[in-house]
Amino acid sequence: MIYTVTLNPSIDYVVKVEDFRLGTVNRVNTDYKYPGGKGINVSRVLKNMGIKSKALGFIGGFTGAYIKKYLEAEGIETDFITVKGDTRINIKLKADEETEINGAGPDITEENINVLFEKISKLTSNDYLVLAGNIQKSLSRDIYSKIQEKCISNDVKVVVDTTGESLIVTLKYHPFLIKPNKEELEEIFGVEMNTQEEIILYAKKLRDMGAQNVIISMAGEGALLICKNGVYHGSVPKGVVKNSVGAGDSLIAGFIASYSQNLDIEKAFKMGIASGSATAFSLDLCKREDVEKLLDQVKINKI
Ligand SMILES: Nc1ncnc2c1ncn2[C@@H]1O[C@H](COP(=O)(O)OP(=O)(O)OP(=O)(O)O)[C@@H](O)[C@H]1O
Ligand SMILES: O=P(O)(O)OC[C@@]1(O)O[C@H](CO)[C@@H](O)[C@@H]1O
Repeated sequence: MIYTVTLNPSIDYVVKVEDFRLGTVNRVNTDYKYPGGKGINVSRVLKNMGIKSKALGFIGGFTGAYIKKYLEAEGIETDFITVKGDTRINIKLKADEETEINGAGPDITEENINVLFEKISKLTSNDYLVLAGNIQKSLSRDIYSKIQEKCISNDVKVVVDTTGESLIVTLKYHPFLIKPNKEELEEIFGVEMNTQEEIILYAKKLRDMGAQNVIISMAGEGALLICKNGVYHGSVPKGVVKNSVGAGDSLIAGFIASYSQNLDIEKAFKMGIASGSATAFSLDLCKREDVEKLLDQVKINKI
């Protein structure tokens, strides 16, 4: 089974505003509400690809209940822990530029965390665990590595999608996959990277530090995969970007959807990129048929 953990889910409120002006009343042209948060996006894309997963994490209030209902209506199994505060609302403003305002999210108590630990400790070597997204202020920065500790002896394949120190401390437990984007890689090492060679150099350091597989996503420039077989670049298909929110999560979902079926890392990388692009070219997250249409356009080259 594939488990996704979203510590800080959100309702993503996507608003399109033509001629947006700061400091005045703006009226939306169109708006949409989706259940969001990185792990939840992974679960939704997996579902669209015909793969079962269970969404874990913390939800609260009417906003949390909305997310649970939405996911269950889509046929996604959930096992959320209910907390006291309200689940956050994240605003995704589509005007001339894309602007995001992400909420802080409710406080999580030690008791809440212990319930999550208990669920995680039951996972087995057949399971994948996706730990993705922002960590609320009330939680310690090393919460993902503490979650890893709970299932390390059970040989669970752990995927971590977070940034900075919270990511670095997970590496000692050899996560199966990490996926920083280029900007996050630059932030980790405090270095501006201008060439592919530089990006590969630093991505390799993350593998040396413990990650089994490293994907560096580079939006319209595609992605790099650093794994035990070597280094690969994947190009992206051509298309019109409609909403890139969740493109990175879709890359992860497409990768796991493929890898969990055939254990072929190159195929999984290709499927991941096609899924990321299919989401960037859609309003909501990608559907299986969108991904299949783009797959042949993704070219994987060994470097
Ligand atoms: N402009 C684009 N054109 C084609 N594909 C894109 C574009 N932007 C993103 N993608 C696809 O999505 C993947 C992930 O994108 P990106 O590097 O932006 O991830 P991210 O920063 O984690 O995204 P997010 O935080 O929005 O989910 C890329 O590798 C690519 O496959
Ligand atoms: O605040 P975080 O957890 O870093 O990011 C949350 C978020 O921006 O990530 C997803 C897209 O990747 C959205 O669904 C969600 O709103």
